[in-house]
Amino acid sequence: MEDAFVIHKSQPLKGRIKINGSKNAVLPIMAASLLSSGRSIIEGVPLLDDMRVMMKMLQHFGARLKLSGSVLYIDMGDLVSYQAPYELIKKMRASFLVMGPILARLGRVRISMPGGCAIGARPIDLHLKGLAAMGAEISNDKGFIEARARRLKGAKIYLDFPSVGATENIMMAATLADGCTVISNAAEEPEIVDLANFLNAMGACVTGAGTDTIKIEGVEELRGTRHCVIPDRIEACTFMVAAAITGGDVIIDNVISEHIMAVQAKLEEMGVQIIEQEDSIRVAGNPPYKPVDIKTLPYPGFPTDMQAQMISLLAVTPGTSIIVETVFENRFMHVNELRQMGANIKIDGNMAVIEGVQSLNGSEVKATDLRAGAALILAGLIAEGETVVTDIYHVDRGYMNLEDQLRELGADIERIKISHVKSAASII
Ligand SMILES: CC(=O)N[C@H]1[C@@H](OP(=O)(O)OP(=O)(O)OC[C@H]2O[C@@H](n3ccc(=O)[nH]c3=O)[C@H](O)[C@@H]2O)O[C@H](CO)[C@@H](O)[C@@H]1O
Ligand SMILES: C=C(OP(=O)(O)O)C(=O)O
Repeated sequence: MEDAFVIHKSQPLKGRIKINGSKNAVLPIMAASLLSSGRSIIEGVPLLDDMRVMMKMLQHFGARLKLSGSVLYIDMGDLVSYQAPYELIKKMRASFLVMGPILARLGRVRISMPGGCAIGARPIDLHLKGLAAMGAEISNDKGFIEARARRLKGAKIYLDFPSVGATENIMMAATLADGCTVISNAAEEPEIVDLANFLNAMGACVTGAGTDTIKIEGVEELRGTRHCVIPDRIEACTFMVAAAITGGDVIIDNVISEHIMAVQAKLEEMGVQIIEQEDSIRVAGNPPYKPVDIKTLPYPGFPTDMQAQMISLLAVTPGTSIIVETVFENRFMHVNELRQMGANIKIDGNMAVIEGVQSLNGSEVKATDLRAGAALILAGLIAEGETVVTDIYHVDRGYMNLEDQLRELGADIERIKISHVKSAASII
C-alpha cells in the first residue's frame, strides 16, 4: 500500500500560509555539523523525509539527535565511522554532501556513488575534482568512492558548471584545510549563503558566498553553533503558482523576496498580481494570463526546481509558451502525465513548447519526481473531475504537510492509501 493524493477541482485558493525552512539549505547544514565535535542547534527545520534520511546519516556517524518541533539538537562528538552507507546514499542525492565534511575531519571517507535519478545522470565529477585539487587521493572501488588526505590543502578550484552540491562539498571540506581555497564559477544559490553563514558561525572563515567566487581560509577546528534555516523559496514559489492557477488570493508568510525574484518576474509578466509586504507576499490571480518564455538557469536565473510547476500553469494559459531546461537533461517526465490530463505540450530536446488549453481533465497520474509531483497536484486543482496522483513519496521528500497547507487555503485534496494496481478500484 502506498499513499496517493486525490484532488478535485477546487475553488480559488484564499487565505494565509507560512513557508517552512528550506530543504536544500537544511540538508547541507546538517552535513556541515559533522565538521565539529560540538553541539549545534538548528532552528526552522522542515519535517521532511529527506531531513529524516539526513538525521539517520548523522546518527550513523555517531551523532546524538533530538528533534523538538522544528528545532534539531545535534550532539556530534567523535565520528564513529568513515563509511557512508549505500542504503542512505541511494535514498537521497544530498547524502553525498557528507563526503567533504567526513574527509576533512577524519582524513578518510568511503561513500557509495549516488547514481542517477529521474531528472538526469547527475554525475559527481566536479565534487571529486575539487577534493582532488585539495590533495585528496581518490579511488573508485566497485561503485564506492574512497578518498584520503592526511590534511586537505587550500587550492584554486574552477567549476566547469556552478554546481550547488559541488560548491557545498568543497566549501565544507575547505573550512578545515591548510591554507586558502578559492572556488571560481561557484554556485550562487541562497542555500550556499545559508551554509556559509552556518560555517562562519561555527568558526570558519568563508567570504564571497552568494557570488561566483568563494574564498575559504582553513582553520584548525570548528565548534557547534545555533542557526536558523532560511525559508524554502521553492515551496513559496509553488504556492505562488497555486494561487495563480486557481485565480486565488493568498498571503504567503516567511518569504525572502530577493530569493523568489526570477519566478515573481515571470508570474508578473503573465499578469499575476504580486504585492510584497515585509517578509510576506500576496499573490492575487486572475486568469487567463499571457504566455511566457522561460529558460532555467543557475541562481539568480529561473530555478529548475520550479520548471514543472510553471508548465502546469502555462498548460492552461492561452497561447504558446516555451520552456528551455538547461540545468538537468531529463527533467520533463511530468509532461507525459500532464498530456494525459489533456495538456498540449511538445518536447524537442531540452525545450518544451506549450500550447495553452482551455481546461485539463482529471486522471490518474504518477509523480515521477518531487517537483513533477507538485506540478500534477497544481494541475489537479483546476482539472475537471478527479485527479489521483500516485508515487507521492517523492512529494513527501520535499514538501511538509503540503495537503494540509493546500486544504487550509480551500483546496479539495486528500491523502489516501492505494494498492500498486493502477485502477480506480484499487483505491481503498
Ligand atoms: C539538495 C539540493 O540542494 N538539491 C538541489 C541542487 O542539486 P545538485 O546539487 O545535485 O545540483 P547541481 O547544481 O550539482 O547540478 C546541476 C547540474 O550540474 C551537473 N553536475 C553536477 C555535479 C557534478 O559533479 N557534475 C555535474 O555535471 C548535474 O548533472 C546537473 O546537470 O541544485 C539543483 C540545481 O539548482 C536543484 O535542482 C536541486 O534541488
Ligand atoms: C531536485 C531536487 O532535489 P534533490 O537534489 O534533493 O533531488 C528538488 O528539490 O527539486
